Amino acid sequence: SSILLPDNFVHLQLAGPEKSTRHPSLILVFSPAVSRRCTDTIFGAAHIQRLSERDGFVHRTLTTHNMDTLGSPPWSLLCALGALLAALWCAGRALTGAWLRPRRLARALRSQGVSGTQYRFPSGDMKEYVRLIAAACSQPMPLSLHAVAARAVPFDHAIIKQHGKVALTWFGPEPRVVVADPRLFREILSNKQGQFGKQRSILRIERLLANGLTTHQGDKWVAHRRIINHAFHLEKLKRMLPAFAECSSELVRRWGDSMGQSDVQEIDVWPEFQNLTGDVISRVAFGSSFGEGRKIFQLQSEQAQNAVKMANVMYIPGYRFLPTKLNTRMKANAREVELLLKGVITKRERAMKDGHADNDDLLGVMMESNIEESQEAGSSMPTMTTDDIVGELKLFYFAGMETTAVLLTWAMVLLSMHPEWQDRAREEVLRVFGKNQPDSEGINRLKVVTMILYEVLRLYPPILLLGREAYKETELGGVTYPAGVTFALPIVCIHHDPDVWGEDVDEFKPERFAEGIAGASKNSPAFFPFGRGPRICVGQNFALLEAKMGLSVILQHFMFELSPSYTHSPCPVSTLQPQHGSHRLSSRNSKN
Ligand code: HEM
Repeated sequence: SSILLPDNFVHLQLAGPEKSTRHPSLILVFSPAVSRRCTDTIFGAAHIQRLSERDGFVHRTLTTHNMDTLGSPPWSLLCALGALLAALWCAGRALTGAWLRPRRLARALRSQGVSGTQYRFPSGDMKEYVRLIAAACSQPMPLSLHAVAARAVPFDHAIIKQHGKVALTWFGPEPRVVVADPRLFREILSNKQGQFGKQRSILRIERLLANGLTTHQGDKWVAHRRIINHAFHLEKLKRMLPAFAECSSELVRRWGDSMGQSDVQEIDVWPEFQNLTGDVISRVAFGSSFGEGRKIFQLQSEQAQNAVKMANVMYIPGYRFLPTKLNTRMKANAREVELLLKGVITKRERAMKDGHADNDDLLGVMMESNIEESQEAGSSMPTMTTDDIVGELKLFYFAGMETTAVLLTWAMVLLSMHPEWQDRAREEVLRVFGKNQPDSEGINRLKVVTMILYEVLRLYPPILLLGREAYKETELGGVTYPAGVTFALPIVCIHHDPDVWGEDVDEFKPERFAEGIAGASKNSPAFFPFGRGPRICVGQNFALLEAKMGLSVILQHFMFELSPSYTHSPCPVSTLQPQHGSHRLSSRNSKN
């Protein structure tokens, strides 16, 4: 057979099998002029078997294992057709995803009585969401005002006001239902039928930072959660108390040194508390390997800042694989953290084998529980691999550092705004401990300090909002939601709801917790700073112990008040933070 080729290609003949080979051969015939310019690259040098010149024509005999290399017209045509079909398919999917599906979902939810915003192609409510956050944080709040929900989650706050406690909104073409009804909130988080999982899109970002408990699902999560629950059990945490005390004492020593001979000193407590909680987690996690822990902490802090930058460009497909400066730095950091952590773990494993490991730190307790757990399951292999332990340790930094630092920061701000409560807390601390180092027995007896911390967590919850996704079609509050709908659970709105807490909801009144958490609200329980259900914060005892220890030691040594330069401007970053981070508090040596 022969096929006409375009332009200078005269013609091409397909011949039967050559005698000398088992493969069908192809004889190509070119015009003399073309043949010399026709380089082997056109067909691939590997295919050329023989060149001969006959009758002024060059005969190239090729064995063609792969006819595709020829790129003959029918193939090009098929490819073009294929590309066209693929493009049409993509366009169809895009149209369905960004236009038809949102409209169908909106109709289905509205017909069941869920009201909310109209879907706007293609970004939904994103623009309004960003605009409202920028507007909310553009002005500081009056001092002593604690109505922070409208600043912290301005979009969700406005939507709830307008559409009620279950409202439909749109993140791009994705339906996002805001739920601020405490009963439904509890139902979603308790996840009895396993239908509500973590939001898949968020999990992808979280995994960039640390692949641990928060990102695990299913059996892996169950196994890890059991081991980590052991590590964070109150009895185990008692063994770590000296490390908490050591870090807090170091902090007040530093503050005292910076005051020198003067009575009053302005101290920027927000970065101070970030350092404190970083030190605590390094020391409590690694015990004697504290030095390596500190280096890891510094690298992880940098990773967190980079991740925020990364989140801004995540939507560009494939961006995170490009060799940009940011990506390269993040990868190098991740490698270094991993190496450091593996080094610490290997050292500990060796010490455990030799029987002289000091296992009073988080790493030690976790490794012990890991072995116990696998023995109970009758397996010779540990449940968590070294990589798993690396992931969990990385996560402890992200999950535990900033959250506890903001809790301590707002606690000092509120105790400065309400000096009568500062006095009551100091009286209690001095009554229980005098000037001695706080111990676990005494910390358990701190009633006023506990009430204060709960009230701070209610008014200024470090985590403002939780996200969940319906993994399958599900019924909630009489509405059927299709799989894929996401739910935004604004903790801060429930904590500032007058229907739940009474008309004095935005006032600082630690006494509402005098009878514990259950008696504090009308619709009980409605206090969710640590979440709820199976995913409730595994580190809540750790955080409260750390905050009680830190606050007690500070109250033992200092009195504090707000600096005249302080502006009250709580703002949502990854947690609820003081926007003008360098806000200062005047500290004065306690007279006691
Ligand atoms: C005041 C301090 C803290 C607050 C307000 C806080 C808040 C929370 C919240 C709301 C959740 C639930 C997330 C969800 O359901 O999607 C959570 C989970 C978690 N927290 Fe905390 N946290 C604090 C301190 C800590 C500390 C100190 C650690 C560890 C050192 C920690 C480790 C974790 C972990 C590992 C999870 C995931 C639990 C799971 O998915 O099973 N947190 N935290």
